Amino acid sequence: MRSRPNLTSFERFQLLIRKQSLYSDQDGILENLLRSMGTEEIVHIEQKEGGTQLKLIMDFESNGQAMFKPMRFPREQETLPNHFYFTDFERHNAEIAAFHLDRVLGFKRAPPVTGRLLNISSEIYPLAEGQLLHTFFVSPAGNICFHGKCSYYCDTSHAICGNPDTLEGSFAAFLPPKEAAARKVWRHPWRRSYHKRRKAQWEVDGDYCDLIRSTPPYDRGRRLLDVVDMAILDFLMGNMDRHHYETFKMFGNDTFLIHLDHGRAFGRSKHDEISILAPLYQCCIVRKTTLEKLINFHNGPERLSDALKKSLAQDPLNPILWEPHFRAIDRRTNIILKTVRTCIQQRKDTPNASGESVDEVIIDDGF
Ligand SMILES: Nc1ncnc2c1ncn2[C@@H]1O[C@H](COP(=O)(O)OP(=O)(O)OP(=O)(O)O)[C@@H](O)[C@H]1O
Ligand SMILES: [Mn+2]
Repeated sequence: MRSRPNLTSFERFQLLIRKQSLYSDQDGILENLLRSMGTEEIVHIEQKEGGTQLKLIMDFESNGQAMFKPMRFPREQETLPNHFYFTDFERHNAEIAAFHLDRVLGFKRAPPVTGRLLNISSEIYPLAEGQLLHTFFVSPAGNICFHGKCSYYCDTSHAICGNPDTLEGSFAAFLPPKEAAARKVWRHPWRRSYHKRRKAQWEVDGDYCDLIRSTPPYDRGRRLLDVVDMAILDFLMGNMDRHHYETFKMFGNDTFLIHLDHGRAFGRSKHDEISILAPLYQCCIVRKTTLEKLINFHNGPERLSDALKKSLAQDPLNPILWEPHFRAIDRRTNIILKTVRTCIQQRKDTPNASGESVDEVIIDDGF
């Protein structure tokens, strides 16, 4: 294809989305997009409607758009001990790190995200309108703050404050508008209960996967393997907040799951939440290429944490992750590999084992 210099990096990204992945490595398109989001002048700001915490839709001079999530806490602050996954604050650095982790694992299913340092006084306040504009104030410490309007954490005691007016945030490239590429929203089969006392069916039913694997679209094609890929990604970063997922309608059912919304990942570096792997250990299947990636990182010399760190070093806000999270990622890689080994052993131990136990667990579906 001939290069078309009149397209912006945002348009290029959107036009090149394929059935198999959100982007490819070719021609520096990704690098240009990340650079545009990190440097272009912002010309319009609007609050994103819906959702629980404050998000802003940022328009750039070139007409591109990004979803902005602000920094609330320093990198070392983790999920509060008495918070559930659904009351946890969102972390802008988790959005950045999740994009890089998804890319390093070769999935390319998360929209590109860059970090950026903003000046609230010159880049946000002059563009704020309506309800957002009315939430700006100067804190007792003399910092510029705002809180916007949303259904959680949008009040004076949860304000987003600059230092005194600089603010870090994450910018995620916008997917094409609904008119160009409509998306289907799916309820995640291993969705948590989002209730402080209730459990979901998959948490109490040992045969839950039998139900799912016989239910369309999980009964054929790549879908269940993609759910397991997503569980592996989520387990590595401790993301328990996967209630829904989306796909592009135009690609039908035989397409990747878009990895969206990672603001609650990387919240507990000392804790490995095994239940995130439920799709893996309940179904006992994993995509061959995904497993090979993990084995290669496990064998070295480059560990997954090294690859991630190298990738994150390109972000303007580097360092993105607190150091204990890197150790957690390598520790969790081992846990995933152990889980797969246990699956194979279980298959071998079943009375009517076919002798092909490995092929029943490790699926080569060509992706
Ligand atoms: N990069 C993007 N481009 C277009 N739409 C997006 C993008 N990222 C997210 N969205 C849409 O906005 C919705 C909210 O985004 P996100 O889930 O990140 O925020 P949230 O505050 O965690 O929302 P919720 O509370 O609903 O989970 C998503 O479900 C998705 O439909
Ligand atoms: Mn969310």
